[in-house]
Amino acid sequence: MASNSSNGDHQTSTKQPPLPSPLRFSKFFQSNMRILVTGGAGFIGSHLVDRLMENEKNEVIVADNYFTGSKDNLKKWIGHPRFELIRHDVTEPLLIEVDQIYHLACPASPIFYKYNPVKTIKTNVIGTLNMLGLAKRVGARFGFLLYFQRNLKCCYKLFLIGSNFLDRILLTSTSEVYGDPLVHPQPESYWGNVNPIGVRSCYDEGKRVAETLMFDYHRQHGLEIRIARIFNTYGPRMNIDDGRVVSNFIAQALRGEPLTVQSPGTQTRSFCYVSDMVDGLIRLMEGPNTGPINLGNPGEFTMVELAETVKELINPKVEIKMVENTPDDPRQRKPDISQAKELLGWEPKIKLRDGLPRMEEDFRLRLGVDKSN
Ligand SMILES: NC(=O)c1ccc[n+]([C@@H]2O[C@H](COP(=O)([O-])OP(=O)(O)OC[C@H]3O[C@@H](n4cnc5c(N)ncnc54)[C@H](O)[C@@H]3O)[C@@H](O)[C@H]2O)c1
Ligand SMILES: O=c1ccn([C@@H]2O[C@H](COP(=O)(O)OP(=O)(O)O[C@H]3OC[C@@H](O)[C@H](O)[C@H]3O)[C@@H](O)[C@H]2O)c(=O)[nH]1
Repeated sequence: MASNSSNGDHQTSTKQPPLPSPLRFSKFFQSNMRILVTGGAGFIGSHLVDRLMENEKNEVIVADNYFTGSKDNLKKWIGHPRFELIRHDVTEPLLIEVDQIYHLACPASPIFYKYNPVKTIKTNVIGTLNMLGLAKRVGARFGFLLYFQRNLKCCYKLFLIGSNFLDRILLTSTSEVYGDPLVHPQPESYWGNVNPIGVRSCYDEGKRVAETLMFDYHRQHGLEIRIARIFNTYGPRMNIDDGRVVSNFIAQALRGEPLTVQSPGTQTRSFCYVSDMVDGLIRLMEGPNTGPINLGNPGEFTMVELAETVKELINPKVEIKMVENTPDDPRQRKPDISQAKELLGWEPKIKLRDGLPRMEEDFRLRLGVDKSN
C-alpha cells in the first residue's frame, strides 16, 4: 500500500496543474471582485462591509483580531456565501488572493491606541507593510508566465479577464497626521505639527509612516494606492465604552450621568456621520486619484457645544462637568474638503443634529434604555 501510494504521489507531482475551469472562458463568465477589509469587524469597517456586500459581484473577506471590533458587528453576514471572516492580526503576513484591499485595521479611539502603544505602532507600520506585500504579490501579475509557456491562447484569455481588475489598496489614515494643527482648516498640503515622542505618537506617527510606505510602494513597485485622511467619524455600532467623545456623551446622557467635557472645552472637532464616510471611501477606491484626500464633515464644534447639543437632543436633565484633559490633545480640527468635492464629487450629507438621533437609537437598543426613561 505504502509503496503504491508513494508511486502515485510521484506521478501526480510531475503532472502540470489543471487549467482553470472552461466556464471561466464562457461568454457570460464574470468573475467576482474579491475584496479584503482589514479591521472589518470594527465601527467603520463593518459599515463598509455592509455597503460592499450590497453589490452581488463582490466577495468580501474580513481580517480582524477583534481588539476593538466584534463579530457581532458582522453577524448578518456570517454564513453568507460571498462573505468570509478570518481571525487574523495584520502584524503577521496574510497569504490570500484578493483584488482590492481596504486596510483599516488599527484601534482608533485614543484610549485604546494608547493602551498598548508598541502594538499600535506595529499595527500601523508592520501591518501596513504586510498588506502592501500582499498587494504587491497579487497585484496584476496573474501567473502569466506560467500560462504563457503552457498555452498561448489561454494566456490571452486570462489577460482579458485579468484586465477587468485594477488591484488597489486603500489606507485609512487620519486627521491626526496634522497633529495640533497650526493651519486651519487643514488642507492635504499641510505637513502637520506632530509631537514625535508624545503619548499619541504611536498612532499619529504610525499613520504618517503608513502613508510613507504606501507612497514608497507606489513609486518603487507601481502599486495602485489610495489614502483617505479620515476626520472624526461617529454613528451606530461605535463601542459603547469606546472612550471617544460622541459615544461617551451619548452613553452618559442615556445613563443619566454627567457629560465629561475635557478641559478647556473650547477645543474643536468636525464630526462626520459614518454612512457619508463609507460613501467617500468607496468613491476614493473606485476613482483615479491616489490621495491623500481629506474625508470629513467641515461642520466645526467646540466640545462644550457638542455636550450642549447632546444634552438638548437626548437628555436635558444631565449636567455638563469639566474634567482633566490628556496630553497633546489637538486644539482645533476641521477638514478642508475642496479636493474631495472636486476629485470625488463627494461631500457629507448628514448634519450633526440629524446623525446624533440615529446613533442615540442604536445606543438605546444596546443599553436597553427606552425613550420613556
Ligand atoms: N472613526 C474615526 O473617527 C477615525 C478617524 C480617523 C481615522 N480612522 C481610521 O479608520 C480605521 C477604522 O476606525 P474605527 O473607528 O472603525 O475603529 P475601530 O477601533 O472600531 O476598528 C478598528 C478595527 O481594527 C481591528 N484591529 C486593530 N488592530 C488590529 C490588528 N493588529 N490586526 C487586525 N485587526 C486589528 C479592531 O479589532 C477593529 O475591528 C482605523 O484605521 C482608524 O485609524 C478612524
Ligand atoms: O469624554 C470625553 C472624551 C473626549 N473629549 C474631547 O473630545 C475631543 C475628541 O476626542 P476623541 O477621543 O473623540 O477623538 P480625537 O479627536 O482625540 O481622536 C480622533 O480623531 C482622529 C482619529 O484618527 C482618531 O481615531 C479619533 O479617535 C478631544 O478634545 C477630547 O479631549 C471630551 O471632552 N470628553
